[in-house]
Amino acid sequence: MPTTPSPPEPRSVVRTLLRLWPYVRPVRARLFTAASIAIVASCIGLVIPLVLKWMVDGPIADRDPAGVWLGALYLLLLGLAEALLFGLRRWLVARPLAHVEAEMRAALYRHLQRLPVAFHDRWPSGQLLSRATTDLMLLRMFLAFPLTFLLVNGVTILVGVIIMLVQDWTLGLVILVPAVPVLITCVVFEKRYSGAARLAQDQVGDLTTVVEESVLGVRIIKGFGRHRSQARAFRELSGKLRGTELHKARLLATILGVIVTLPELAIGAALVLGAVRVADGSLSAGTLVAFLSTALALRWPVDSIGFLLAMSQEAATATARYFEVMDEEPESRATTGGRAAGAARAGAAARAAGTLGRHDRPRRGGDGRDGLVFHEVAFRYPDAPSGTAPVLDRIDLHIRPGESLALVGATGSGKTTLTALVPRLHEVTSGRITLDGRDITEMPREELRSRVAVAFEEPTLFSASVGENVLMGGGSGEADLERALAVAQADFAHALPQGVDTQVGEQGLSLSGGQRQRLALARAVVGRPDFLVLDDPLSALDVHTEAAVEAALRRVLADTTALIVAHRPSTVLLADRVALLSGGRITAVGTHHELLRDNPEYAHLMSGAPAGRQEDER
Ligand SMILES: Nc1ncnc2c1ncn2[C@@H]1O[C@H](COP(=O)(O)OP(=O)(O)OP(=O)(O)O)[C@@H](O)[C@H]1O
Repeated sequence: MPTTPSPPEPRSVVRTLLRLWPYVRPVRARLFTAASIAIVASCIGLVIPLVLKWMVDGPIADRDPAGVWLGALYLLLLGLAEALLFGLRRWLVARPLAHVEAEMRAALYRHLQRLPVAFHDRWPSGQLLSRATTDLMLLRMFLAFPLTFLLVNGVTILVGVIIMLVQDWTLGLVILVPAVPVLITCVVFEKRYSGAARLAQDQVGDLTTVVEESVLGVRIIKGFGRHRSQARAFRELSGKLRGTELHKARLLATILGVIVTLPELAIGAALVLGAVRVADGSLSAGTLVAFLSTALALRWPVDSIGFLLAMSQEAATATARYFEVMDEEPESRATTGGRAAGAARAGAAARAAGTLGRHDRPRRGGDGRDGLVFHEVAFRYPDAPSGTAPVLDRIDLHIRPGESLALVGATGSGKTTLTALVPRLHEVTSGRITLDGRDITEMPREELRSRVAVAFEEPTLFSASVGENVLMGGGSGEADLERALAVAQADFAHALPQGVDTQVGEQGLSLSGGQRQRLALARAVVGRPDFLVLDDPLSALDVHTEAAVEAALRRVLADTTALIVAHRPSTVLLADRVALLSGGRITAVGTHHELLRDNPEYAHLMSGAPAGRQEDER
């Protein structure tokens, strides 16, 4: 099972968050405008204490009711302006930030499609899902709130402190005393919280993997009565996550405690000192009111620093996790063959449209087309422990144009691995594979995959209609679809409630295993590929259906170069020749009857075939 890859060396929060700039750049004007509006709104809040001072020392001291009403009107207008500006800020950022989140998600999805199969073998799906959902949501929240408010609150605190110092510098210094311990607490908090935030987000990924596996494997879990042990495993993981979240909450509570308590004590001290000075006449009552109102207006900007820092830390972790995937190297792009790709696409499209007959196809045989050839191919999985033997070693195999070759070997001998090398789902470790004389690594993948169609033993269907699933393999319309369904003996599709428009449900699980296999086979043949790679595609069929599929396939295979992994003699008989894979090497090639006669290992595999399959069919 893939395990969570360990995180790389941590970078500073700011350096990590700066990586978001390419995505934020298109909406920077709105974000800056919104931040400026928020700063103005916040500073308007700081004007209110000055109006209060004017009212206390002026109209209230002079017992002037008209002046008091005027002051109240000013306060009302200032409050309204503050509220309207904050509302405007929110309206300005909502749409662009949803756009940033959508763009980042789309980029991640595109990148995931381009990453090699080896990457997906390595990464648990839950880790990828949590990056595409929870992490991106955290980033949107960071851009909408902490990013702006760390700036806005910073400016507000600065302006507020200046106003207080101007009102009365001794009281201002009293208020400033807690600044040093608060700053030290913030630095310590940031360090500790970053580790906890990373752990929590990774644990969310692990939990997502467990949920996904349990949902997809619900039949096995129920079938084996494993729901209790699965629930226990889930509880353990969610218990760990709960522990990490509580640790985060404790850290947050500590910083909030310091950030709230120390400034409150300073305000209390300033109140006492100010009251004494008003009593002895060295300070006006209005100044004290203004001073304390400003200090109280700064409470929220100061108090919020704790959770704004926490949210920024979580956003930095989310950014790091996002770019861990985005920094992975996608499948290498071939640099040659662009023109050939165009020609191949045009050819495939024309064939699909039925405008090219078989004789119009590029010629095989004497003109350089020599089918599918493995030249000294060796392969080892990138994550295999060092020192282990390669799965495939010095494979030399020639499948002639129009020929079909069955690949037979014991379980685990590397048949699936070998078939995966042809469409470059894995890259050969050494040696090369050629299609009609051209090295597959020199072909653009698009061309390669338009010429080679695959069907695996485990048929994967998508949440789409039957027709859409089949036409994913190429082809251009109803005629192709009908022909492919006929070849794969998948006429059952017409009997479904909405015929070929019937939705097959998640992973096609609303269909039987044999039905899914037949649709996967139809998908492989619908584009009339030049090369077919079939990994035991008939294993789930009953003998009668298998015979009918084989008869239809034989007609298709008459023109197509095919490599077919086979376990049963009936499937082997589809092929012109058979190759035996043993110990990572091709140890024999010949017709079924020749190998049956001359090769004891092959004879043993074929005679034990029905028994061998039982294990799979159970
Ligand atoms: N992603 C992977 N990473 C590492 N090793 C792998 C991976 N996939 C398969 N293997 C190993 O490669 C070997 C060949 O596996 P492969 O699936 O190709 O065998 P097979 O002949 O197709 O088996 P079967 O007949 O059971 O389908 C096995 O030892 C398997 O454990």
